[in-house]
Amino acid sequence: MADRFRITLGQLNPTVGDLAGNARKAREAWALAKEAGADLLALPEMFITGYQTQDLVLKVAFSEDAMATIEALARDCADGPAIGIGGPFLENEKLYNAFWILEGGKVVARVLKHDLPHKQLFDELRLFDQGPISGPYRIGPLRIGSPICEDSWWPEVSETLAETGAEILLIPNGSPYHRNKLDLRMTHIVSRVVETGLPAVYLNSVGGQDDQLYDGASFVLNPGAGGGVEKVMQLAPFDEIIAHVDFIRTEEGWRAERNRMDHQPDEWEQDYRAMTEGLRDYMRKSGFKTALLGMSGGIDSALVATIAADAIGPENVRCIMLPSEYTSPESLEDAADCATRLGIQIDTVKIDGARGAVDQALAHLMEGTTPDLTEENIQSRLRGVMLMAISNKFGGLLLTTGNKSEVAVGYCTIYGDMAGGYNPIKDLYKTRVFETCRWRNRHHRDWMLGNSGEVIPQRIITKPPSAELRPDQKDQDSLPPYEVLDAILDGLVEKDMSVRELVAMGHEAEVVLKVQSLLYGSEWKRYQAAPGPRISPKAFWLDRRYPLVNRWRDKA
Ligand SMILES: Nc1ncnc2c1ncn2[C@@H]1O[C@H](COP(=O)(O)OP(=O)(O)OC[C@H]2O[C@@H]([n+]3cccc(C(=O)O)c3)[C@H](O)[C@@H]2O)[C@@H](O)[C@H]1O
Ligand SMILES: Nc1ncnc2c1ncn2[C@@H]1O[C@H](COP(=O)(O)OP(=O)(O)OP(=O)(O)O)[C@@H](O)[C@H]1O
Ligand SMILES: NC(=O)CC[C@H](N)C(=O)O
Repeated sequence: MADRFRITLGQLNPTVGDLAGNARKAREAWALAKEAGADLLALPEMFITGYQTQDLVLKVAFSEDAMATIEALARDCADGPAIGIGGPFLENEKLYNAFWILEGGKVVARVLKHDLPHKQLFDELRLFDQGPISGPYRIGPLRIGSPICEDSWWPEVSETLAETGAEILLIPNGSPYHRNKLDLRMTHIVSRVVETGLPAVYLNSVGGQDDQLYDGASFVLNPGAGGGVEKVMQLAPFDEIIAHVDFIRTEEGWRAERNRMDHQPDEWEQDYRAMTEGLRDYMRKSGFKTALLGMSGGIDSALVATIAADAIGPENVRCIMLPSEYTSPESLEDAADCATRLGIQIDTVKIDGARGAVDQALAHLMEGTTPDLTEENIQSRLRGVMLMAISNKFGGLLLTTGNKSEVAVGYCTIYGDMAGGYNPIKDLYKTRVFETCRWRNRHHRDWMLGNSGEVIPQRIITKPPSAELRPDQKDQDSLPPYEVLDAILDGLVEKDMSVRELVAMGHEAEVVLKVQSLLYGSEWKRYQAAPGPRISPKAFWLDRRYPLVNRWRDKA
């Protein structure tokens, strides 16, 4: 019996709904696996459909199409390595999240997912039926157990697989990114290896899907001496990678040979990469080639322009400065300086004429009222009108620029600066915006298509943030200092703390209550906001689903 078994890992980027395209990727990976003499090509969870499909998978015609595509793949790849590929399985009106095993032109096994994730952004209990714990399947000399993603976060499935004869664990995943997620995955999979005494191959997909990012970072663990665990392979995050891992039969059982150990970046680089890939993939997968944004000379639009340059190349980004009478000369200079450093075209479109026309058109209705936020917001909305006109005419995707602190408290104008299709910094608190700009000025990587060096001028980073919608306006006139605001939001949003707990931590009750009121009072605005890449475990959208109408307020 053979003492060596090669698995080709396809850390690849599927597109939701592109069954033919995903199958093509699978075929190409299989051809490489065959060339490398592999016994098995492994592809991630739900690879044939892309992940997450949300309710699309409930459409019977779609699931049937996906199953037929897998069966065709089996027929086309008869003569060579077996394939393990994720996809839906619909039988007797039950729908499963399954891992299909194809060999010799046929489907030879299906593993059904048992633990269906339903917290945070997941809804699998709503979408799928729970499968019974499936046993191992045999490919050549090896019995393989495949817990599917969430199955491997709990002991039961892996323990059962070990008890029923599995010799290794091969875990297909659709595990979405959040900051430092790899550490969390590692703790779970290390536990499974210790409990079962089996080596584990953790294979994750890459790429962006709506607001989610799949960061790959696949790895292989061997059980080590004395109940320990040894990492023998680590793939880079976010890159599409085909890699081969060899298992050899030893006296202790099958063990993976030492393999590549790709560098894992720190959390600032992880987040920056996630925001960049999120924008890049959203554009690519929805058919946009160019993007545009309003460039104010402020830090938020400077960072968004930088991310856009890195994602699609500066030549594909267009910045528009839309000055009003309140726009300072420094803002004009800073916007132009930043665009020049980034190598992005910047145009100017004045909004004062249009603003005068709107004022005049409304004059007979507004007579007797005093100017207030209404007039301020008209400026913001006119910018939205101009930017959307440029988007309509030239086909670019309009980017919005609200950071998580602003998005959390509704500090943005509906149909104004919120006009646009995608917001790369939606999940990045303002205090992190500053640090991210400093990080990007110091670092450049191969995957960044923008210029290296200090692309964001220091003055943009150090000046006090202002919306410049009235004379001498500063964000801090309306909001607590960002350090205080972000600390309170961290408690209320990220940690679900009570007002009392935040006050006990030393925050002023009045300030916490104000932030809470802004947070709950702006749910409706977030409902209408552009999507953006999820980089935290509590991103606005699927991780935190609050009612739009909500009279409850926590008391101090
Ligand atoms: N519950 C609800 N459900 C549905 N709609 C609701 C609503 N409550 C209010 N509304 C609607 O929303 C309107 C109020 O919201 P909105 O029009 O956005 O106006 P509002 O939130 O009052 O003002 C915009 C705020 O964003 C700030 N800001 C910061 C940074 C940049 C910019 C910028 O624009 O560049 C703006 C600006 O200084 C101001 O504090 C109401 O008049 C009403 O039409
Ligand atoms: N004069 C302007 N020209 C072009 N776009 C503008 C202008 N003023 C505002 N905007 C758009 O509206 C967005 C919201 O303004 P906001 O003041 O919140 O952000 P910022 O100016 O980028 O950063 P900061 O908050 O640090 O000043 C800007 O990011 C920009 O896209
Ligand atoms: N697709 C899944 O089952 C993912 C759930 C898993 N807990 C994760 O976030 O990685």
